[in-house]
Amino acid sequence: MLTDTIAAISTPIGEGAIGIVRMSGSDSFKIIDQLFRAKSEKSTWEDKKFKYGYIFDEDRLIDEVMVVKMHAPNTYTRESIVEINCHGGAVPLREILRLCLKNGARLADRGEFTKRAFLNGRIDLAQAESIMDLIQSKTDRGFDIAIQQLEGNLSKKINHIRHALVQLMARVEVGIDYPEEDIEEITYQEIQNDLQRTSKILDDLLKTSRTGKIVREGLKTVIIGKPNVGKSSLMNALLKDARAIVTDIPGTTRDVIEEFLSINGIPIKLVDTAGIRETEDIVEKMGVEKSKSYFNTADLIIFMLNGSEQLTEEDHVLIDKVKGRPAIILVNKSDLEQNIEIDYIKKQFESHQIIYTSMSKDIGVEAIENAIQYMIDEGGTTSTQSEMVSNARHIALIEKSQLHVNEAIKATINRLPYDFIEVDVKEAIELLGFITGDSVSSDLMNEIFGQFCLGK
Ligand SMILES: Nc1nc2c(c(=O)[nH]1)N(C=O)[C@@H](CNc1ccc(C(=O)N[C@@H](CCC(=O)O)C(=O)O)cc1)CN2
Ligand SMILES: Nc1nc2c(ncn2[C@@H]2O[C@H](COP(=O)(O)OP(=O)(O)OP(=O)(O)O)[C@@H](O)[C@H]2O)c(=O)[nH]1
Ligand SMILES: [Mg+2]
Repeated sequence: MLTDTIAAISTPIGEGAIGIVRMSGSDSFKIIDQLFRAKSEKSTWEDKKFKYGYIFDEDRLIDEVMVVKMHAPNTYTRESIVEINCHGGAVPLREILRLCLKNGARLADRGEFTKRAFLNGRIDLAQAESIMDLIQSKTDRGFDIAIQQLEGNLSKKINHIRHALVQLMARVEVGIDYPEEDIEEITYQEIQNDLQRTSKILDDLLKTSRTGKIVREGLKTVIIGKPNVGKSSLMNALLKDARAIVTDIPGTTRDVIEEFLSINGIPIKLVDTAGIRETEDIVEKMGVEKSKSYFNTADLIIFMLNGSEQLTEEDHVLIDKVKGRPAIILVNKSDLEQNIEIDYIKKQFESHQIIYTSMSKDIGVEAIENAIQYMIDEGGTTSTQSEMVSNARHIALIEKSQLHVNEAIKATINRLPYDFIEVDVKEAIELLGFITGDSVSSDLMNEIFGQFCLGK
C-alpha cells in the first residue's frame, strides 16, 4: 500500500546540532498541522519554504523547530513531504517522531523514502542503489562513480542496449510470425552483426567493473609468507604506523589483522596474516587456517620471501600456490647477506614483478605502492567513461546477459531457427531490466532497500 504516510528520523540520532524528522504521504500535512504552532500567526505556508515555530504534544512544548512542506508531486518521493528541523538531540528527535506516529503516520522501513521515489518513477533502481553508494563511499573515486550513477549515466547506457535488443527482436519476430508474407526479412548476418555489437558494448562495460568494484569495496590485498620473513613490518610500513606487533620470534602474528589504506584514491584492504606453517599451537593453528582462507579469496597477494635464507619446504608450498594468481613477489631482508636461490625464484615467477626490499632499512616500500597501483590499472580502466559498473549485482547481471547474447550469436552462426535466437535475446533483455528495475520483483526490492539506513 502506497497511500499510507511514513515517518522516520533522517539524520544521525543525538550526534548533530540539528536533526530532521521526515514524513511522506498524503496525510503528512494534516499530521504536522496537529503538532506545529507557528511563531507568527500571520505567516503562511509556501511550498518548500521554512516556517518557524514550535512542536507541541497537546499543551506540552517539545521543541523549537523549522518546518517545510513540499507538495506532491515535485518532491523526493513524488508524495507530499514534511520535514521538521529540530534540535539534534536524541530526545527531541524521538519525541517528534513519536508524535508523528501517534497522529497517524507509520514508522518507515529502511530505504522506504527512496523506495517510493523508485516506485513512483522519479528514479530507477540503479539510481536508487547509487544513493546508498554515495552515503557509503570511502574515497573520492568511489563517490564519483556513485554520483554518475545517480545522474542516470549507467541507466541510460543500459536502456540504450536494451532498446537495441528489443528492436532487433521485433525484426526477428516478423520473420517468425509472418514467414510467408512478403516483408523484407532480416538475415542471419544482420542479426549476428547486431548481436556482436551489443556483446562488445557489454564487454566494455564489464571492463570498467574490475576498477569499479575495487573503488567501491577496496582491493583485498593479503600479505603472506612463512613466519618471521617481515610481513607485519611491511604492514606497518604501508600503513606508516606501528599497527602490528613485530618481533624476531616466528609466529608473532597469530590472527589476521585488517586495515584500510588508500593509494592514489584507491582503497586497499590490507590483511597481515599469521605466517603459514605447520604448528601445534592451537591459537596459531586457527590463525593459519584463517590466513589460508584469506589467501584463497584475495584480489592481490603480496608474497614475501626471506632473501637471507635458503628456500624452505614452507616456501616451496607457497610458491606453487601463488603461481597463477595476481601477486607481487618480495625478497625481503635484502640488507643481510643473500642466500636465497634467486634464479629459481625468477624462473618460477617469470610473469610476476619481483621487488627486493628491506623493511628494517625502509627500502622498497614505494616500489611496492607503485606495483599495487600498476596491478589495479592493468586489468581495469583508467578511461573517463562515465558509466562505470561497480555494483556486484549489476556486474553479475551484465555477465549473465552477455552469456545469453553470445548464445544467440552461436545460434545465428549455426543457422538455427529464429525461435532459438529469440529465447536468448529475450532473456538478455530481461536481465538488463533487473539493473534499472524495469523488471523487478518484491524480493529484489526488499533485498536492495533493506540495505539502506533508516530514514533514507
Ligand atoms: N532536507 C533535505 N535535504 C536533502 C534531501 C532531502 O530529502 N531533504 N535529499 C534526499 O536524499 C538529498 C537531495 N535530494 C533531493 C532529490 C529530489 C528532491 C525533489 O524535491 N525533487 C523534485 C523537485 C525538484 C525541484 O524543486 O526542482 C522533483 O524531482 O520533482 C529533493 C531532494 C540531499 N539533501
Ligand atoms: N635484517 C632485517 N630484519 C628484518 C627485515 N624485515 C623484518 N625484519 C625483522 O624480522 C623479524 C620478524 O619481522 P615480522 O615483521 O614480525 O615478521 P612476520 O612475517 O610478521 O612474522 P610472523 O608474524 O611471526 O609470521 C623482526 O625482528 C623484524 O625486525 C629486514 O628487511 N631486514
Ligand atoms: Mg607478523
